[in-house]
Formats: sequence, C-alpha cells, structure tokens
Amino acid sequence: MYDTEFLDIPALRSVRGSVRLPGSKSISNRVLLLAALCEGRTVVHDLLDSDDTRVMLDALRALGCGVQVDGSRATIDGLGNRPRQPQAELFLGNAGTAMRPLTAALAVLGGDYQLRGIPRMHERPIGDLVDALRALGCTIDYLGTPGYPPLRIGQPAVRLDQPIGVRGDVSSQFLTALLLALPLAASQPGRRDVVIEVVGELISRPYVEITLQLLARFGVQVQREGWSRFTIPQGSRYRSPGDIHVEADASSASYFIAAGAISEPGRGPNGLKIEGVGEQSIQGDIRFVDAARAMGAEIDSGPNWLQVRRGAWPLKAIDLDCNHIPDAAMTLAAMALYADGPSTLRNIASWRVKETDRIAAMATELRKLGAQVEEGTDFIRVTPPDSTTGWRAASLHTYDDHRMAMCGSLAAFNPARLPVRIQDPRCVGKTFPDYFETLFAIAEPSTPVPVLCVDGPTASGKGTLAAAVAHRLGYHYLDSGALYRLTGLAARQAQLEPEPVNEAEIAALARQLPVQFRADRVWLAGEEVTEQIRSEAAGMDASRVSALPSVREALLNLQHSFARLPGLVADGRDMGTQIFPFAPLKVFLTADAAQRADRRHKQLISKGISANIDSLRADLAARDARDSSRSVAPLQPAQDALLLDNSQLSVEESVDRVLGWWQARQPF
Ligand SMILES: Nc1ncnc2c1ncn2[C@@H]1O[C@H](COP(=O)(O)OP(=O)(O)O)[C@@H](O)[C@H]1O
Ligand SMILES: Nc1ccn([C@H]2C[C@H](O)[C@@H](COP(=O)(O)OP(=O)(O)O)O2)c(=O)n1
Repeated sequence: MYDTEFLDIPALRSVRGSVRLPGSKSISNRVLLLAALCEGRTVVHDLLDSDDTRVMLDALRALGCGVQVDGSRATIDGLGNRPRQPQAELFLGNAGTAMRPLTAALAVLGGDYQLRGIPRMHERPIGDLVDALRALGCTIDYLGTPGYPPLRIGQPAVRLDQPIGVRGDVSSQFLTALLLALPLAASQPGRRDVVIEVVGELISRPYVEITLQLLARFGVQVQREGWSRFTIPQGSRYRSPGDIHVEADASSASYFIAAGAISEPGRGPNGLKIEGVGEQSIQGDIRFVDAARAMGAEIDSGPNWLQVRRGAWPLKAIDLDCNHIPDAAMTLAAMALYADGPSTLRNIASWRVKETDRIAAMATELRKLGAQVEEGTDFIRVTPPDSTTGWRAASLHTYDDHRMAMCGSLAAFNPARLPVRIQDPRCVGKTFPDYFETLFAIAEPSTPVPVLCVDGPTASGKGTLAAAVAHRLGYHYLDSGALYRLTGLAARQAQLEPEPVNEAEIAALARQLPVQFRADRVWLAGEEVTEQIRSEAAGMDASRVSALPSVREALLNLQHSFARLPGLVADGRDMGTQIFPFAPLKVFLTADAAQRADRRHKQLISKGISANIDSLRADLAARDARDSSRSVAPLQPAQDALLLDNSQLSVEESVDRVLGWWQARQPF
C-alpha cells in the first residue's frame, strides 16, 4: 500500500496481462459476522485483508469470538447465541458493513456495548435501523447526535408479535443488518416467524440478494415476497458451512474492466484478464459488466474470470439508472471522461451518504480534469473534456474515499498524456490496499517513467537523500553503487582481482548478476550480503570494477529495469550523465571532503564496522580521484544538473530542497 502524502501516476497507455483481485468486502464482512454468530468453526478462504475487514475481525475478537488469521484464510470459532464478553467498546472505523449489522446483532443479543467510528462514520445515518430495532424492543441510545453513531446498546425485551418495519430507501444495509441479526431471535424456543416489512422503495437490491444467498449458505432460508416483505421462519438457526470461499470483489473489478475498455489496443489480441470473479457472481456490482459493454467494452467471461478489451472508441456515452450498481457506477463516471458525448448516471442519491458525498466529490474532481459536470440530488451528468485540448493535469482530492482514489487513477489514461496526482492514496486500504501496485504491474506508461537522479562523490549523502525522496514520492529506488559493490564481491568470490586483465570475465559475471533486492536487504546468489558490501574494502573494489568499460556496459540493462511505474529515484555517479540522460531532475550532491570522511566514519562505527578516520580520508581521496578521472562515465555533474552542497544542511533540509525542485517541475 502507498503510505505517501500523494501519488503521481504518469500518463498510462494500456493494460495487459492478468490481475487477481482481492476478496469482496461485502461478502467478507457478512461471512465473518455469520461465522461469528454460528456455533462451531468456520474456515473462511480468500478473505479480503483491508481496513474494513480488520475492524470487523477486531470487533469479533473483542466480543470473545475465536479468530485466527493466516494470510487470506480466517478460522472463526463462533459465539453461538451469545457473546462471551457482555461488555465491550467497539471501534468500527468507517466500515458501514461492520457498523450496521453489528448494531443489529448486538441489540438483539443484548449486553453493554458502545459502537463508534471515525468522524465521518458519525455523520452517516443509522436512525432508520435504530428505530426498527427499538420497535422490536431493543435498547439503543445515541451517544452523540440523534440518528447517528456513536451508539450504546443495552438489554432488549424482544417482541415479535408485529412485523418489523424498516426503511429501504436510504440504505439497503439497514435491511441487511436486520436479516443477518434476526435469526438470533427466531431461534429462541417458543418464538414465532420473524417478519420484516420494507417501508419505501428498496434501493441497492443486489446487496440484499448477497445477504440472502449467504444466509442460505449458513442454513437460514429467508422467504421473500417481492422486495417488500421478508420472513425468517421460526426455529431458523445459523449452521456453519464448514468452509466458505469469498469471491473477488466485483466493485474492485470495475476499475480494471474500465482500464481494459479504455486501454489502447496493444500487441496481442487478448486485452486484460481479471481473475477471481466471473459474470455469474452473486455480487450485484457484477452488472457493471453490462454498463461497460453499453459504453463499448468487449468483455468475455468464464466461471471465475473476465477478459476485457477496447471495443468502441471513443466510448459511447450512456444514460443509465444506476440504482442496481451504486458503488461500481462511480467507475462509469470516470469512463464518461472518454465518451463521445455527455453521460448521465441517474438514481444515485445513495452516493450522498457514503464515505463522502460522492456526487459532490465526483463533480468537483472531474471538473479539475477538464470535464463539465452537472449534478443534482440524485444524478450526475459528465461531459468529457475535448480529447485534444480539453484535458488538464490535476491533483485529485480523495475525501478519504477509496473509490474516489481508484476512479481518479483512470484519468491517467488521458489522450493528452498528462500525469494525475492522487492525494492520500492510502485511502484505498478500505477495500483494496494494493490497488495501485496491481495497476502498475499491468499498465504501460505512455511517456517514459519519471526518474530523479542523485549523483555525487562518496559519502556525500546520496543514498540517504535518494532513499528518503523515493519514500516520500512512493517511487522505486536504485542504489547503483550497490550493483558495482555486488560485482566487486562476485569477482572476489570467483577469485578474480578487480583489474583490467579480468575485465571480460568480471563483465560476464555482472551481466548475469544473481541479485535480489527486498526491502533494505540484498542477496547475491541466495546469500544475504547487505552488510558485507558496505565495508570500505568493498567500496574500493566497487570503484575498481566500475572503471572497467565492459562492466559498466554489462550493468546497463539491469539499471534501466529499475525504471518502473510510478517512478524511480536513482543514485550513483553517472545516473544523470549516462544511464537516465532524459531524467526530468538531476541533482549533483556534494559536501566538503572532511565532512564526508567524518560522516562515513560515524556511519561505519554505528553499524559496528571498525574504521580508522585517517585511512578513511585517504580512501575517500583515492576514490574521488579514480571515480572522477576514469575514461568511461567519470563522476561529473550533468550539464543540466542542479548542484546541492549539503555540508551545512540536515538530511531533512536536503530532502525538502530536492522535493521542492521536483514539485516545481510538475504540472499540478
Ligand atoms: N545532509 C546530511 N547531513 C549530515 N549527515 C548526512 C547528510 N546526508 C547523509 N548524511 C550521513 O552521511 C552518511 C553517508 O551517507 P550515504 O547516504 O551513505 O552517502 P553516499 O550514498 O553518498 O555514499 C550517512 O551516515 C548519512 O546519515
Ligand atoms: N553509478 C555508479 C555508482 C557507483 N559507481 C562506483 C564508484 C564508487 O566508488 C563505487 C561504490 O559506489 P557507492 O555509491 O556504493 O559508494 P559510496 O556509498 O558513495 O561510497 O561504485 C559508479 O561508478 N557508478
């Protein structure tokens, strides 16, 4: 997951290959709750790992449920009909799929519980559900604004003599919450059928369909008359299915379906394969497939996969009632940027009470990109930017809303080849923590991947600066010196002196360097050598092998391969002059020699490597001389490099200076 302040996505051209999507949030949280309410053990496979599922798991633990998570598999030892903890304070983040059903289940079970969330959760209405539960005899108090969480739940005196009325026109989650919770009431001895009557037109029916299908998997057969009356037969009991698999999230699939539909056709005819969910999915948002087809996407499907490629181009504008796909419909608003006229998405009033007011948010952000947008209480109309002159590079606000961030990323496919900035990219953690990594793995940029170069002499602080800048931008990091150090070590291991007589053999080693980088560690031929290559002797060997032209040539492709989406910060001696000559920013970093020797001394001592300051000074001078005077790619600033002498600067000041230069080159 990108934990950066913002993420700049370079202009993208196409997607190809295949993606496997994480599990559905709606299914994951429903299954977890049902498994918790059952007696006995349920093993949940392919569970989504996200903010919303984590709060649900934490809540279940707090209630005394047995929870064991191992990767995407969770083993739940259910509570049966009563929580083992009669009192608990539950923090539910911004997860509507946890807040609503847990409120209902705990209100029916009774106890002393407080349910809270982040500030936005306290602005999301829950009054209709509380009213329904109070009419049933549950005790629920508002701890803040009436009608909204936080809530306190007490002991109920459940009455089932009347049908339970619940409004269905604000959120279908209220009905889902009751359906998931009321089998608890129906299972009590002597109880009767539980009848729920929906007041008003039920919205987002497909989500209720998921609830009914999952209840059936857990042994509860709800009878329904149309979409207005639901009966849970007397004596219904949850029964664990033993093992249950979570489908991939159909709403998450929508971003990749959209990307496939707007992606320039590449080599090979097949477009993008999306694995984990097919057209027969039980999730309502899978009907996004029809809407995408109506806009021109070509989509094939099999049991658990979809295959998407561009069909009509530009996409065809649509006018669609989106009530049946409220979440995935946001993706249509992003696709509308590529349509041949204005698209209208109707019947989307529920967008206004989601993670943010999504109609207002979408209108504001699409306008920044150059679209004209009209919004009403329950519709949005998007007129795309003119494809040649209308697009703007924009920094998109994401409102702590995962779907705003994922939709925003689709603007990177713009024909004007402009990058797009996504603010607060970590908000995708709600349902799809690795969304951007997944996108970058299958996307091809339409312009070269941005590279920021930091060159300079030994111990000037290049590595420190470059790694910190990479971290702040969410970019990859290339420590090119490490490649020369590794080559020097490989030569030593092969009993080769780092001398010109051995040039051909050392170059052959460099070309096939069996190297692996993971986090801050590095392996050579399976052996971890992170510390070993940091000694001054290894630095000297590196300097010697690096003076051999064929070794430099041999390491060229490896270095280029680090320039991957979303961008790269590279440090070394010749990043700006030889390896990435087209980099938009080149920094030449220096510090005076005495300071550099002193810094290196402290650095080695702190790593427990013994060092002598006098010999370090001598080594440093020798290395400076060799690196600057060698015939190939000598250490020197690129003509267009910006010079930074950090002798008097702290690390943070250097990082801020470079980020300031970088920002000045961005179009937003
Ligand atoms: N601006 C700075 N001020 C003070 N110390 C610094 C600064 N930049 C880096 N250092 C320290 O200097 C040492 C050498 O830095 P390093 O990044 O390894 O240099 P290089 O990659 O250029 O050889 C490190 O211990 C680092 O913390
Ligand atoms: N792009 C590069 C990077 C390093 N080298 C050579 C020259 C250096 O003395 C060695 C070791 O580089 P490294 O950046 O790890 O060395 P320092 O940390 O700056 O001491 O490799 C190079 O020739 N070209």
